[in-house]
Amino acid sequence: MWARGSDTVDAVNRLHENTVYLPGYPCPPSLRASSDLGAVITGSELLLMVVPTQYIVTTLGEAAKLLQPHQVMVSCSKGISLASLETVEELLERLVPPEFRSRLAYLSGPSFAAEVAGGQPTAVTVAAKDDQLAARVQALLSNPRFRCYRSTDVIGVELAGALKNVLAIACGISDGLGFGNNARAALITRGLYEITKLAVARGANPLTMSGLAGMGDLVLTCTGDLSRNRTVGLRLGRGERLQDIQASMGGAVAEGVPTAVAIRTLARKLGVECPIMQGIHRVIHEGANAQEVVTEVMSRELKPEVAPDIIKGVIANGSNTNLMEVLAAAGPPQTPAVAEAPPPALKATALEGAAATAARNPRSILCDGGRSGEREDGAMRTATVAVLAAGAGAALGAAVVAVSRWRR
Ligand SMILES: NC(=O)C1=CN([C@@H]2O[C@H](COP(=O)(O)OP(=O)(O)OC[C@H]3O[C@@H](n4cnc5c(N)ncnc54)[C@H](O)[C@@H]3O)[C@@H](O)[C@H]2O)C=CC1
Ligand SMILES: O=C(CO)COP(=O)(O)O
Repeated sequence: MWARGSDTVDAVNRLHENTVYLPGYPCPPSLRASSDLGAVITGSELLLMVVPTQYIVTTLGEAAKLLQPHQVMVSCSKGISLASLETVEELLERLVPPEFRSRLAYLSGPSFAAEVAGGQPTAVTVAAKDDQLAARVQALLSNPRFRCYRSTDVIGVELAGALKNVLAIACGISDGLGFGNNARAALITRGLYEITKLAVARGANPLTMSGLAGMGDLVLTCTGDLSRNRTVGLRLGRGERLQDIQASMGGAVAEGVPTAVAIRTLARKLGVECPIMQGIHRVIHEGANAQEVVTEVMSRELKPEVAPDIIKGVIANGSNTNLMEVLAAAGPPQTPAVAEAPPPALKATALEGAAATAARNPRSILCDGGRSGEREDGAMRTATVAVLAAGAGAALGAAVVAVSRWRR
């Protein structure tokens, strides 16, 4: 193992424990640490590269030229370069000798280091452009406690792993502000949509986003308190300053902090709308008030859940023929009902229809009285809202009514 600091090298060699970055988890006695990068690179067949993204170029630098085609390098870093907006794949392909490019693989997925070190069951994705290389790394790294799946969608796996860190900060902020489970679930879901849009725009397979590197790692880091990114968000939400939080982390990294900057620029370049990620950038890097950003993001123009241009992107980039056929047959998504609110003249008819439906179902409750609508040429066009609900779901209806009153 190569380590930058002599204290880490000493701790691993003498105490057989990484007391600096992973205390409490013994290392195998056969593991030797060294700060001689050249010697570690030339003496190994399979190299795991786990340097934080912003330091890859300065750390690997000239040593990358030592890599030989009989070796394999697997990157486990999750980020985007702030300096160049490159993914780790693009950084490494630039640094290594041309004949080594086909020897690069990427490991990503829900895998807190402490749980892996503690032997907890873990599943991850190993991606390489060459399926045979991915299969070889998969076989080498898998064991009954660590199961690797393989993929050839390198850009998808890379972007999913990098972008989930920004969303983990967002979920931390939400929880730190005292928002509830609904807010966290909305952030995860709409965040995954933003990740998917960006990744598809870069040529990723959309199905990768529902896999271990996408949904898997997103759920882990947005909900698991072992996440450094989520912890940074929690502390921000409770009112601490980013500089103070980072200064107290003992050198540990939260990749989402620089990735939030990189992704804002990348999203603009790709022309992809990412309101949540942009909002997070404003909170952590521009000092915006998190409560106000949440209100702004929630009050944006109402829109379909899935934009028609995403469907086109899926069709262009998806490798699953069946999915493409299904999506093509489905056509563009329907505009949500609120945009189709009936004009005032239809008010009575809409209410009568709802009441008739309620009468047919003895378990339903008709909660009337709210009015909702959309703003049109400066005037509010309204329609009666009738909420049909049974049990706890009725509370949702009440909330919808309250929101529509507030909007007016
Ligand atoms: N810790 C985890 O659970 C997981 C981390 N990763 C990824 O692994 C990568 C590394 O993260 P961790 O090992 O967790 O880091 P860490 O937060 O445990 O430790 C910080 C690391 O950054 C290095 N570092 C600090 N300043 C540096 C500099 N100027 N130049 C070079 N290196 C410097 C330190 O030597 C140390 O190795 C990140 O991209 C992270 O997203 C991926 C999966 C799981
Ligand atoms: O990527 C991780 C687990 O899969 C680690 O997340 P954090 O960097 O937020 O701790």
